[in-house]
Amino acid sequence: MADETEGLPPRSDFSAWYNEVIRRAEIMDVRYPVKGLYVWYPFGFALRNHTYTLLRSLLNRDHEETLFPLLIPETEFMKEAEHIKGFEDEVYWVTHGGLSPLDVKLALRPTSETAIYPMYALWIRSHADLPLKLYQIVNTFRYETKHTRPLIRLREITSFMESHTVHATWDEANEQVEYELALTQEFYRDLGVPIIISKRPDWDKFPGADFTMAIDAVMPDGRTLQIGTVHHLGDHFSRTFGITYEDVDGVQQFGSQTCYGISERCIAAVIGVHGDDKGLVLPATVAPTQVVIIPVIVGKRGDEILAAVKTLESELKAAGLRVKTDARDMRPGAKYYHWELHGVPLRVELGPRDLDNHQLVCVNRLGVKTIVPRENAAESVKKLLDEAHDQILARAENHLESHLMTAATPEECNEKLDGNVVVVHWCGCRDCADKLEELTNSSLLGTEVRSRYVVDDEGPCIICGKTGKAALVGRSY
Ligand SMILES: Nc1ncnc2c1ncn2[C@@H]1O[C@H](COS(=O)(=O)NC(=O)[C@@H](N)CS)[C@@H](O)[C@H]1O
Ligand SMILES: [Zn+2]
Repeated sequence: MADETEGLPPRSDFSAWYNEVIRRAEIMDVRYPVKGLYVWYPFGFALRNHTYTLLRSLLNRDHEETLFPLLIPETEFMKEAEHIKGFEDEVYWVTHGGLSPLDVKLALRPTSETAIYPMYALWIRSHADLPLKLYQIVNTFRYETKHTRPLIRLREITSFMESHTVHATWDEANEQVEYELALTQEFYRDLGVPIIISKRPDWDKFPGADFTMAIDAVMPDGRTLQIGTVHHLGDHFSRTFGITYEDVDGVQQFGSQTCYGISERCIAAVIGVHGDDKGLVLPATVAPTQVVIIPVIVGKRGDEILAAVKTLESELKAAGLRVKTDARDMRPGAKYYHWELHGVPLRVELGPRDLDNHQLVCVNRLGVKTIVPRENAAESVKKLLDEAHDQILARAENHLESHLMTAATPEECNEKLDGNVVVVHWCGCRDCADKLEELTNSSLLGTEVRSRYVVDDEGPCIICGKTGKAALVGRSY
């Protein structure tokens, strides 16, 4: 599908590198004739499915999966005032059915609160129905006016996981917020992506929420990517949609709610954070191919080698590994290039010498070479895949740690923001935030910062000098 000879742009030119890798590693095809809509290549779609299988396995511990309609009647959509304000210039409308105009126009869901909550109002009657914890993984539509980009900012979000929970009290909903944050920590640890959690400032919270906790990754160019959000909705939506339950004393109460979203940005983070000049570097947890076997055919022992490779492949597959053999008639180097571009975590070479020595030469995607005995190959390979995961996670943690700075003045902050995220102290008032954002062309991302590399302490506000708290400042996608 793509010409494999010419090299990729260096990852230091991240935007060019990213666009090339999305194409050359066959993730998404950006040539679809509608702006902000992209097509999954089969390889990219396999990566997406492994990633969402992982996410489902975590969610299914305490949620149930379901599926709501795509189209939302204007009457429901317009009910939650703040929510409308947040989405009125992003929502797509269906106005006709065939040639006849619809008497009630239908919104393409930008997110599904206004589709789900009228049904929750029908389903929830008593405290015995709570807590209700459902999620769906669907496509959603947002008429984004900022620069669209595959996996990062789409107009059709193809893989939008949205969880919507209802609880008896505000505190129980708050516990659910903490639960979803812990689940997200685990999800991104399994992807090897370090994250920073913080509370978005009030003016940046989800429309209609009490507060928003956001999960940010830091991309190689130092810009942040919001790769998840957990919102405490209080009882705003339950009052609007009449989600009430009879409590143990027989009194009608409004439910307290959370909603939680992760999109295909989680894949953009895996690609951006782990990739290198050769292309993708994929964690074995979600790599479509975890091991590629390369037969080294020299001299007259080709058939013997190929037979040995076949046996090895079926042994590794029987152990549950996702294995491919590349027996194409081409130079080994060209094969290595192809599989490195596709981020395969481990390559196993098998030539005549390895046959005679009953060994396998294993090289992981970061180039670490290990020779292992042929017997118990599956066990050795699994161990090497775990070690490879630890290596890419450590590499990503180092990158995050070295791109998190502090600054005491706007000038220092502005300087350090080039390629980094900066922690400052902020008094909490909007004017100081506006001033800082203006002086440094950045966004105040959040407070109550949770990251092992950030001290969430107090200090003089970077603008007015009053006592402030640690706040994250960055340039975002
Ligand atoms: N245009 C977009 N393209 C890709 N991902 C997006 C886009 N817009 C938002 N996202 C991702 O989707 C997540 C959830 O979106 S959200 O607006 O913050 N939250 C909601 O919609 C809530 N209803 C939770 S589901 C965001 O954290 C962000 O990571
Ligand atoms: Zn201030």
